[in-house]
Amino acid sequence: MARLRVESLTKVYPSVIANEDVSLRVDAGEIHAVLGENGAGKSTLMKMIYGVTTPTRGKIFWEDEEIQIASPAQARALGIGMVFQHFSLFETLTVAQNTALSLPGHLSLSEVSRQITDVSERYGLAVNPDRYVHDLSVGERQRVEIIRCLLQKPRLLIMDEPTSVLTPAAVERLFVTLRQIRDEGCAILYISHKLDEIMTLCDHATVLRGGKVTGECIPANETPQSMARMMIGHDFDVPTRPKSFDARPLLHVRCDRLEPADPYGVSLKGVDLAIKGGQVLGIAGISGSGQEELCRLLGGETAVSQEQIVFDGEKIGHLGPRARRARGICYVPEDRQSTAALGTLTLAENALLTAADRVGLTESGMLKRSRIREFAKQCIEKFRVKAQGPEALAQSLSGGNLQKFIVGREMLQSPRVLICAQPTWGVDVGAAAFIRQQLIDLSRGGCAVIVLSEELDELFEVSDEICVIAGGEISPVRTVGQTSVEEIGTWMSGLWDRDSRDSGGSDRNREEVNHAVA
Ligand SMILES: Nc1ncnc2c1ncn2[C@@H]1O[C@H](COP(=O)(O)OP(=O)(O)OP(=O)(O)O)[C@@H](O)[C@H]1O
Repeated sequence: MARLRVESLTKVYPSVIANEDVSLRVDAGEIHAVLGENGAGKSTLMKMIYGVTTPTRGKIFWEDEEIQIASPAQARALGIGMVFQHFSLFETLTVAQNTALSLPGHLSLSEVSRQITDVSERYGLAVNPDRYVHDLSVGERQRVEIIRCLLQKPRLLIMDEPTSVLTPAAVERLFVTLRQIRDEGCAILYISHKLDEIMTLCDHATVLRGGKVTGECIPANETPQSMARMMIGHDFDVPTRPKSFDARPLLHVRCDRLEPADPYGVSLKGVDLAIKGGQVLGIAGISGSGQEELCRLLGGETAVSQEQIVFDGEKIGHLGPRARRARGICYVPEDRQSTAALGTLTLAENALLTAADRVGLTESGMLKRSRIREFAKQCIEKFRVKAQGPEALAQSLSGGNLQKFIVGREMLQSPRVLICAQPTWGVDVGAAAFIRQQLIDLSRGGCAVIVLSEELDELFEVSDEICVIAGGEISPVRTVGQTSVEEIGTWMSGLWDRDSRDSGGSDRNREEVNHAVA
C-alpha cells in the first residue's frame, strides 16, 4: 500500500499547463525526489498534495483511499507536513510561540517548549524554545521550521528546496535527521536542484519536464550529469573562466563602523574593500553575517558620507540607489520575492523599476511603452525565462524563472559594477551554469562583478578573487589560486588571522585602488 499515490494529476492555469497527467507514488520509509528544471511543475504538484492549490483533474490516494485535499489544515490532519522554501516564521515571536501557532488545540507554552526540547534532542536539531526568531541564524530558522513540522508527527513530509540556505555542515545534519525519520516509517517528498544531494539522500526520483513525468530513476545508480540530462534533455556547458588581463580598480568602500538600520541587523566593522573592473570578486559567508547590510551600503540604500565610497574617481557615498544605478551600479538582491520584484506587476513593469534611467525607458518623464516591452522581452529571451511574455505577472513565474529574469534585467543594463546576491538561488543546474558564465563574461568586458553566495563551489567557479564576510567583518581578499575551499570554509566562522589582514593580495589590491582613486 502506497502512503500517497497521485494519478493523472493535472493543473491548468490560464496561460500554461503546469502539471499534465502526473502519476507518482511514494511509500512509507522512502525518500522520493522530484526533479525538474525551473518551471517543470514541481512546486505546483506539491501544492496540490498539500491542499494549497486545487487540481484541475486527477486523483489523489492516501493509503489507497481516494481523497480530496481542500486545505493545508486538512493535509495536516491527514499527517502531511510541508517545509516551504521560504520561511514562514514571525520574527518578533519566540520559537515556542511560533510553534504553538501551528499546533492544533490549546497547549500551554511550557508544554510546547517541552515538546520542542524532546524533538530537538531526539533528532539532534538543537534549538532553544525561548529564543526570539529574529535572533536566529538562517540555519536555526530552518531547524525551527523542520521541528514545527515534526511535532505534527507527519506521515508524509514534503520538503521544497530545504537546503538552499544551509551550510554544508548543516545539510549533513539535516540528512541524518531525514534518514532517521524515514527509518521510522515516514515518507518524504524532496525537491532540490542540488543533484549531488539527491544522489546521496534519495531512494527514488521522478523527473518532470514541461509539467509531465518524463522518467524515473534510482539516484544512487546515476550521476549528477545523467540526472541533469534526464531533466533538461541534453548536456549543459560547464562555465569557463578565461584569464582576466585587464583588471583595474573601480570601486573602493571604506567604512569603519556602520550600525544597521534594521534593529535585528548586523553592524559592519572595518570594511575596506577594493573592487576591480574586469574581474569577479566572490564574497562567501553564512547568511545573516552582514551580506544584506553590505549590499545596501554598496547599492545606495544606506547612504554614508560621500568619501566613504569612491567609484571611478567620484565620491558617491551620499548618493541613493537611483543615482548609483544611473552610473551603472546595478544590484540583484537576494530576496527575489519582495525586494527584487513585485509579484503583482508585469515583467515589463518590473523591468522599468530598475532599468528606467540606464536603458532609457522614459523620456521627459513619459514612459516609452514599446521600449519597456522590448527590454523585458530581451531579458526573457536572453536568459531563457519561461514566461508568457512581457505582460505576464511576476507572481505567475516559477521561483527559478523569476530569478533568471531579475538577473537578466540587471545584466542587460551594461552595468559597470554588478552586485549579485545568491545569483543562482532556486535555479536549475543548466540555468545556473548559464548565469555563472554570463557573470564571468560580463566581468571580462570591464564590469566589476561582486557575487555573494553561500555556495563555495559556485564562488570558486566564477571568482578571480575571494573573501569572506562573518559577523559584519570582511576577511583578507585572496586570489582563488591562493586559497582553498577548506580555508574559506574555516573563515566563514570568522576564524581568520586578524593580523594577516594587511598582507598578501588584499593589501596589494587596496594599495592599487588607493592610488587609482586618489
Ligand atoms: N499562480 C500561477 N498562475 C499562472 N501560472 C503559474 C502559477 N503558478 C505556477 N505557474 C506556472 O506553472 C509552471 C510550473 O511552475 P512551478 O512553480 O510548479 O515550477 P517548479 O518546477 O517548481 O519551478 P522552480 O524550480 O523554478 O521552482 C510555470 O510555467 C509557472 O509559470
